[in-house]
Formats: sequence, C-alpha cells, structure tokens
Amino acid sequence: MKQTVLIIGLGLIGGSLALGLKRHTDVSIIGYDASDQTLRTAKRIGVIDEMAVQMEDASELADIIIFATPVNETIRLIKEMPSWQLKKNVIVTDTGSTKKEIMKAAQILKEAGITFIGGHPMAGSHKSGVEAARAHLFENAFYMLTPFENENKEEAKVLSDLLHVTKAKVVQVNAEEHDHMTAVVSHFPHLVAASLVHQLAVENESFPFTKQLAAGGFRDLTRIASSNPIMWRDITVQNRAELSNQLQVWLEEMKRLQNLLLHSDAEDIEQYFSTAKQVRDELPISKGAMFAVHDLYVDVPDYPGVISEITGYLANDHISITNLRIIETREDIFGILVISFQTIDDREKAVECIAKNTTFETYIS
Ligand SMILES: NC(=O)C1=CN([C@@H]2O[C@H](COP(=O)(O)OP(=O)(O)OC[C@H]3O[C@@H](n4cnc5c(N)ncnc54)[C@H](O)[C@@H]3O)[C@@H](O)[C@H]2O)C=CC1
Ligand SMILES: O=C(O)C(=O)Cc1ccc(O)cc1
Repeated sequence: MKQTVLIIGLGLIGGSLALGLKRHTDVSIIGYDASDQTLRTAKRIGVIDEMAVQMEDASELADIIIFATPVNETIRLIKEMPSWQLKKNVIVTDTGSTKKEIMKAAQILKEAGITFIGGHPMAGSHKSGVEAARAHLFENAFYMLTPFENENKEEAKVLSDLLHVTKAKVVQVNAEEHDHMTAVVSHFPHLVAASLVHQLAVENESFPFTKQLAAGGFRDLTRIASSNPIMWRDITVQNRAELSNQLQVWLEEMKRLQNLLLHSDAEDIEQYFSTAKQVRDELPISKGAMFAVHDLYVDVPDYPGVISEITGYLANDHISITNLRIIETREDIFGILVISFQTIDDREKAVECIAKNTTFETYIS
C-alpha cells in the first residue's frame, strides 16, 4: 500500500531523508518548510514530490509525519498538533539531536492517542539547507529511535522498515541515555570546537598572523564550529544539564593536563598521548557516518595542465569531486594530488577512471 510521508523542515536532514525515502517506489513525499523559497527549491530540484502550502492541511493526508526542524521549533509544533486533523494511524517522528525534552513535549500527543516515536539520525554535517541534502547521508550511520517505554512496538517496526531504505542502522534507546551519549560524542565536542575558535579570535588581536597558520589539525578539530548557530543554540538549551556535567568532567581533565604540563616528566606526557592515540585508533568508525570525506591520492607528474587533465577524465565519467589539493610538488618528481569524494563508490569509480585513462598510480591512505 502506498504510504504518504510529510516532512516538515526541508533543510539538510529533512531534504536528505526525503531523497533517501524516495528510493521506495511506493512512498510519496510531501514537503513543507516555513521558508517559501526553500519549499520551492526542494520541489524544483526534485527533493520532494509535492509542496504543502499549509502544514495542517497536508498533515491530514500523511501516514507518517517527520519533523526535521530545529529542536525548539519541533517542540512548539508538537504542542500545536492535537488540534490538527490527522489520520487515525498516523506515526509522528522527528530528527532532532536531543530527545528528552522532545519526548516530554510529546506526552501531549500520547494523551491525545497520537503515536509519537522520537528519532535522531547520527549523520550530518556543518552544512545546512536543502541544497546540501544528499540521498546517501544516512548510509551506515546509526539512526536512533526513542519510543515511549513499552509502547508502540508495531509502529516502531513500521518506522524502522520505512527508514531501512536509507541504509541507516536503526537502533532503539531511551531518551535519557540518548541525551547523555550524544552530549559526550556530539554536543560537548561542539562547545569545545566553538571555544577553540573563540580562543583563536582573541589571540588574533595580538598576533594577526596566527589565523593564517590555522591549518590541518586546527581545521579538523573546529570544522563543526561552522554549523548553524540556531540549531546549536537549541540543542545546547535542551541538553544543558548533560552539557554542564560534561563541562565539569572536561575541567577536571584540563586540571589533570595542567598538572602534567607543570609537574610531569616527558615520559608521562608521552603516555598521555599514547593512551589517547590507542583509544582514538580503536574507535569503531562507521563508513558513512557524519561528514564523510573520501580522499584518493594520485601520483602525478609535475607538468602544466595535469590537474585539468585528470578532472576532465572524471567529469567525462560523471564523477563528482568535493575537493582537490596538492601536497608536495617539486620539479621533476611526482607530486601528490589529493582528490576528495563524497562517497566510497565515487572514489572507486575514480580509481577505475584514472587507471583507464592514465598511467598514474592511485592509492587510498
Ligand atoms: N545538521 C546536522 O548535521 C544534523 C541535524 N539534526 C537535527 O535535524 C534537525 C534539522 O537540522 P538541519 O536539517 O541540519 O537544519 P537546517 O537548518 O538545514 O534545516 C531546517 C529547516 O527547517 C525549517 N524550519 C524552521 N522552522 C520551521 C517551522 N516552524 N516549520 C517548517 N519549517 C521550519 C527551516 O526553514 C529549514 O529549512 C534539527 O533538529 C537538528 O538538531 C540531526 C542530525 C544531524
Ligand atoms: O558535522 C558533523 O560531523 C556532525 O557532528 C553532524 C551532526 C550534527 C548534529 C547531530 O545531531 C548529529 C550529527
């Protein structure tokens, strides 16, 4: 039976879900966004099948309603929902980065006999907006569902089956556990990234050249500080208690580091980095999670036009690249061209394409 899915909020996550869910042949996607321009763009670039002019009217037609709005806005809309005309068996879910406050607000839906199952795909990026949406965003990433305890087992199965097509790994957790774990691996790191950028801004006043030197490590560590401030304001406000606990743990860790710096010998300092390296190296990094960048290294001779030659071959085979840089070029020897792709699949096609057209060696770090 054909399912109608209404997605409210057509930014990075709502747009990516719409594109992912379109892989179902028997699902029709209606989209709504508070921004008229976003709504029109979503229709024009084929992210949604139909535009909803009024959210409340479209909700009458939906079997599944997905809120992909900033988390404070999601709570506001959930509170309005009992006055909407909805299908009897509708399943309502969201994609918000926090779950406790959202589940608390959704009590009102439970009391009105409307099924609500919280959701959070653990994949995304610092980018926002419908133009950044990608069908493959959720591939291999965990997608957490937070149904009310001992409720909606069948509906959770319907939702999992629907989401399966995105190739995400759907798991169920409770909202408290969710907010604790995401504070550790996502929300608190965001505060640290923002604070490092603030530290650089202050430093830059006395040493303006510092900013120019902010390369590799600093950029890797602070990429997420370029995310949407409104989204992170809402997440921080909703997960304040967990974040404040994490901050306390961090301050204690910084105290330990301060002692190490001031009083320990080189061996203990090395041990600190070794333990961190070991734990970091053993992290189970999922292939598709988060903002994946798949680099391909190409040994290229240093002659004029070599880069356009390679990008030309890739363009002929319709392989999109997301970034391009050269590390180390010296006259008369091979340089290393690093090409970034959005998917592993694109990178594999690029390896074949370069092998077909050139004698340049390619390798993956
Ligand atoms: N960006 C990320 O990496 C991830 C974000 N999330 C969560 O997903 C949700 C959406 O985030 P993004 O897609 O990144 O944000 P976004 O900023 O790209 O898109 C949000 C969209 O919601 C629309 N919107 C705002 N208020 C609205 C309202 N009242 N009615 C209808 N539309 C409204 C905006 O116009 C915008 O198009 C947030 O709750 C966020 O916490 C979850 C996982 C990853
Ligand atoms: O850009 C990144 O690496 C992210 O961490 C994206 C992200 C942002 C918010 C989430 O709730 C989940 C993932």
